Amino acid sequence: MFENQKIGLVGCGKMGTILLSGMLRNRLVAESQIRVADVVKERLEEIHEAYPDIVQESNQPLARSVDILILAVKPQNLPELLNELTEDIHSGQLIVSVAAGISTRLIEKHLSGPVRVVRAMPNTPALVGEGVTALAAGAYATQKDVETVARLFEAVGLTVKINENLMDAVTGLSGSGPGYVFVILEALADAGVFLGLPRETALKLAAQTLLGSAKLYLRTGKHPGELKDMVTSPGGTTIAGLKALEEGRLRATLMTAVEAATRRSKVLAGDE
Ligand SMILES: NC(=O)C1=CN([C@@H]2O[C@H](COP(=O)(O)OP(=O)(O)OC[C@H]3O[C@@H](n4cnc5c(N)ncnc54)[C@H](OP(=O)(O)O)[C@@H]3O)[C@@H](O)[C@H]2O)C=CC1
Ligand SMILES: O=C(O)[C@@H]1CCC=N1
Repeated sequence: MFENQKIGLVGCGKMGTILLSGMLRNRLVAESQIRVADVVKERLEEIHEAYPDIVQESNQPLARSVDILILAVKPQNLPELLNELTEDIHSGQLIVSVAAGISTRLIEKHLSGPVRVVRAMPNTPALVGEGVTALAAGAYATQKDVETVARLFEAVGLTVKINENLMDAVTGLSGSGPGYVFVILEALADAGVFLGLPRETALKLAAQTLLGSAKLYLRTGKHPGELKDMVTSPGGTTIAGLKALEEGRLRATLMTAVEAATRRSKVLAGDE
């Protein structure tokens, strides 16, 4: 599908390199089709070591020469980058931004003429092909453009298409979500260690429990409440643990966390 297309990546940090390795691992594109740029020399050196045929360029020539341009710099750096690239980006290209909070409208405003922009919000499990990415089209992008970008992100996991006004909520839930899950994973393992389990065993038990529970939900499609009831024997162990979770307001805390991250995404956008 991407034969003969050149893909550019500006910003080769955590998310940029996750995407890069996913696209290459799945043979979606060849190294020779990719151009990368980053202000940090060490990041480019690491990429060169891993993928010697990827071409490295500075931002402007890269932006001029590619069909699909992926922008993976921090939201705070994106407006300045767009100003730098205003004259280089043209209407024949497809622009993909993974920046939290930054709307397609803001990106379009920095570019000259009608440019097709698709906004994406991936997450770090993409590194092992288990990410989930939400996609939304800007004013000039077509459904076909969204499909094209979906093919790219399917290399690293699931994709969902959403209306852009929900992108901050996605950012707060699944974009930031791995951060919450790793705290939960570590806390479960800490509990095991507190009760005498070796750390490695505790981590394995906790991680497989999270993975297995998520798979059980995804494969059966049963309501999480029903799956919870399946574990919970009357007068048994699970209900004792669940009561402690309710006393600790775990549900309310998680909802507040997602809400706080969503609010932060809106702040990055300058909406609040
Ligand atoms: N990490 C995550 O889990 C997720 C991140 N995102 C989004 O992905 C984007 C990147 O995040 P992440 O990978 O974590 O960030 P990183 O800081 O790891 O990567 C960004 C890279 O871009 C470089 N950079 C900054 N300005 C420029 C520029 N003008 N030209 C070229 N390169 C530049 C940075 O250099 P320097 O370090 O000097 O700034 C850095 O190497 C963000 O917008 C974030 O919101 C989305 C979903 C999940
Ligand atoms: O923390 C952040 O801002 C980025 C966006 C979503 C996940 N990480």
